[in-house]
Amino acid sequence: MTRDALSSADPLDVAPADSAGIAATEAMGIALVAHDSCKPDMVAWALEHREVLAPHRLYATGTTGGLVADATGLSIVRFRSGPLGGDQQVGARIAEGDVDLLIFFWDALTAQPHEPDVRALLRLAVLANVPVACNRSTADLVITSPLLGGATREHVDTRLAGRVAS
Ligand SMILES: O=C(CO)COP(=O)(O)O
Repeated sequence: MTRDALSSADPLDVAPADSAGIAATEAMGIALVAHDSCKPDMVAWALEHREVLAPHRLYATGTTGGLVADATGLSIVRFRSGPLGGDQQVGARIAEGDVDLLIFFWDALTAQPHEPDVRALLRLAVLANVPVACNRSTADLVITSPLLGGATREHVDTRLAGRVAS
């Protein structure tokens, strides 16, 4: 099923995704974020896993989302650019429980003007027990994991529920 075919349907009413290891029976929220030097890597990764990503709800910071959408044709909910609040918007989706996986290729060599936002995004992902992949090899492992969408989803839900209740 293509992403376009899903756009008018219930986003959670999706058939099992693919043969690449994802055992999800419902769409997951996957957020894509990449700093400038890492954007070519993100585009290449998204192209490589295009069919895996297609059935899911995809979110991205502005520039990353534009580049990935142009290269892959995938439908992506694009937030503001990271330095203009996009990282915080992705973080808000994590806090709402909408994100099951964060692919965040951050630049390990260059200081970012919005470093507090980057840190806040990573903090929320860790707090909610959302799997986070910060480089391509980890992203490859995570996106092909049989745990994705099953066990990870339960952990996310449990963790968030516990936080809300306390
Ligand atoms: O800055 C970013 C993440 O911190 C990414 O933002 P863009 O995708 O808009 O470049």
